[in-house]
Amino acid sequence: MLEATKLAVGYADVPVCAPVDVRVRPGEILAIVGPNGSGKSTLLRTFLGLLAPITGTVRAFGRTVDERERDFRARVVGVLDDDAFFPGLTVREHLVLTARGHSVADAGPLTDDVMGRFGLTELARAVPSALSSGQRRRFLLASAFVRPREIVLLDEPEQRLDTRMRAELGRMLVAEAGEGSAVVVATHDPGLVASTGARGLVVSDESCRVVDNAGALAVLAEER
Ligand SMILES: Nc1ncnc2c1ncn2[C@@H]1O[C@H](COP(=O)(O)OP(=O)(O)OP(=O)(O)O)[C@@H](O)[C@H]1O
Repeated sequence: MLEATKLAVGYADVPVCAPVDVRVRPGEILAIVGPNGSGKSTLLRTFLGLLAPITGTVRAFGRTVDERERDFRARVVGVLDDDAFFPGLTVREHLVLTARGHSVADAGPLTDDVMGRFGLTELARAVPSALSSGQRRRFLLASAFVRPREIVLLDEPEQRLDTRMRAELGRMLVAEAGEGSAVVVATHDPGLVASTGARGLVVSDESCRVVDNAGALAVLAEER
C-alpha cells in the first residue's frame, strides 16, 4: 500500500540518511526509529508528498505520492509537528469542519465520539489558544481520526501526551491497523512501540533497515 524504493530523502539534494526500502501493507504498523536529526520527519514528509525524493520513489496505492491529488488527500492523513488552527473556531467546530471537508456523513456524532476518545469532550467549546500544549496535541491527533483514512502517518505523536493518553494512543493505533489502515509512526517512545507490536525502520547515515519489534525496542533502548 505504501512503498518506498531506493528512496533518498533530504534538502537541496543533500540526503539526511541512507536510502530506504520499505513496504507497509494494510493492517501493519511501522515505527520509524533513530536519534534526533537522523531523518525520521524528513522521511514522513516525503511519504506525504510534501517533499520530493532526491532519488528513488514513494508510491501509495500503486501511484507516486502527490499531495495535490484529491484521491491521495482523501486516503492519506499525516500529523506532523506543526499545528495550525483557525483562532476563531472551537475544538468541536474544527473537528466537524475537518470531517465535513472529507464528506463524512455523520460528522457531528463521529466528532463527539473522537473527542471522547481523546479526552476533549470538556474542551469542545474551547478555542485553540485556550488549550495546554498536551491538549493541543490531543486535538491535532483527533483531527486525523475524524476523517476517512487508509494510510496514517504520525510524527512523534507521543509528544506532550500524559502517560494515560500515550497508552490509549497505542490501543488506538492497534485498532486502526485492525481496521485495515497502514500506520507509520516516527517515535522515541518504547512504550508505544511495545504496545503496538510495530515493526521498525531504523534510520541512520550508514543504513536504513527494517527490523522486528524487538529490534526497534533495542534501538530505542540504546537512546537511553
Ligand atoms: N527544512 C530543512 N532544511 C534543511 N535541513 C533540514 C530541514 N529540516 C530538517 N533538516 C535537517 O535534516 C536532518 C533530519 O531532520 P529530521 O527533522 O528529519 O530528523 P528527525 O529524525 O525527525 O529528528 P527528531 O528526532 O529530532 O525529530 C537534520 O540534520 C536537520 O537539521
